[in-house]
Amino acid sequence: MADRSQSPLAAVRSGSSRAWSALSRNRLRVVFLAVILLSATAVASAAMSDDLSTASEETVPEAPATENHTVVTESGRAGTITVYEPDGEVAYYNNTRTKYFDADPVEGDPMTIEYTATDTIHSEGPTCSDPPCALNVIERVDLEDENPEPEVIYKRYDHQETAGEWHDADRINDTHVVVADIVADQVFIVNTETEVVEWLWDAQSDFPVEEAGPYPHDWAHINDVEYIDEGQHEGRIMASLRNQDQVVFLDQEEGLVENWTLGGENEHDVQYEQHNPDYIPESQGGPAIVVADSENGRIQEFQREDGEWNRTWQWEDDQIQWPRDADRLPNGNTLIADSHGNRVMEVNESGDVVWEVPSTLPYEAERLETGAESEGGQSAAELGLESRTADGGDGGGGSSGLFDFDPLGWIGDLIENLLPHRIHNGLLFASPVWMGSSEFAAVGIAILTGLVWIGFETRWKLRDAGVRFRLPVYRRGN
Ligand SMILES: O=[N+]([O-])c1ccc(OS(=O)(=O)O)cc1
Repeated sequence: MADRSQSPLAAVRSGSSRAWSALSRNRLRVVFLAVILLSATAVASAAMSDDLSTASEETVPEAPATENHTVVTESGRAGTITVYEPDGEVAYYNNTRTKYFDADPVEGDPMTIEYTATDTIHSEGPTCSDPPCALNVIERVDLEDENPEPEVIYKRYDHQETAGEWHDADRINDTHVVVADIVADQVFIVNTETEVVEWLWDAQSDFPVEEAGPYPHDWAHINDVEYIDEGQHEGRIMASLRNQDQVVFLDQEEGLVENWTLGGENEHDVQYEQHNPDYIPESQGGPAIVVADSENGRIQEFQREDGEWNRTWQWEDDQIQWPRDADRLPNGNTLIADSHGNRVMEVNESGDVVWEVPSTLPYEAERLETGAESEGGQSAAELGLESRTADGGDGGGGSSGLFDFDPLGWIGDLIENLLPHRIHNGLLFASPVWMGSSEFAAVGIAILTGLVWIGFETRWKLRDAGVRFRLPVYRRGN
């Protein structure tokens, strides 16, 4: 029916404005759809072009040749332990356990390794179902056996799975090991033959539960222990409290050794949620500590001078992201597990990468014939190591030239620089290995575009139904 109240001119005007509005709506819809499709294409092509996988022995990448055997463990996306021959071929691979953590050669028998690993238990064991719990093990494998089979040296069920692992154990002698117990926030020495725990330090003795991580779920996160067998700290234990940002020295008689602690709660310019500190004794140019400063994305070393810890070396490049292990080798090089940089690499005394193997989420790397961790290495001060700092937070996604400008990489780098390190690393930890800053930017753009689109469609629907919104503040006469 014709609208008799409208003049013919007004009718033509309103008809053409409706047609114009429909056209501009459709144009906007095409733009929204194109942005979402472009973002999806960028993500899909990253997923298809990255074939890095350690999920099976067949897919583990080979390494370049080097002088000795190398062990790489992973926990997270895949739980794996891989041993490389000096020629770079895979000598041993296992992914039976859910997660693998610190691995060390056995003293005097470098082709036998011991490591900590965790199984996520859903239906077996003491009432493990929902939420699941964990079985923590210390295992040993003789790599020279024809069919190397892990042997469980010591094990314990724990009632929680998240932050329920043992990330490190260090052998003291043939019968005793010291264990970093994340679940209980304790360090204990156990006789693995009698299974009697003979010494125990509880972090609550020296640190308030009101600070650091959430108590009781993941308070101190003690992720590393080292028994010191020579020098002024002989018989003491060095332990890493990740969530307190501190490395402490423990005396078996006296407890926490005052004034030797490296770092402080939230003193993130010293170190930020560190992993795998190694003690270098006086006989090798110490006392020094080489440590993966994980959330700051660098490896660093501190030297004990005049009663304090002074930074004497640091190493970082544009790719390094959440490193979790660094060992000083007898040749002066440093072996690094760069967890979100997806690589294990060795840097020489000038700071150049001289050996590198890809890995989806390495936790720890060991050169078997060079002693446990940094046992055979000299301090940075003794070696006169050159520090290396990154040029900028490129993160691999940006570009330098005008013509190869990569907008997604640029936005990704911007997001990476704006996000707190912990959030960014948490996102990387939870996502597939091919997700980097550019892919996060693409997903973010697609989600944002989708939300704006939904907003527009809702507005159009309401407007068509005659519903109008007005700002709560407006000019009179409007
Ligand atoms: O695999 N996990 O369950 C796991 C890995 C790493 C981790 O954090 S880390 O800082 O101790 O490496 C916590 C849990």
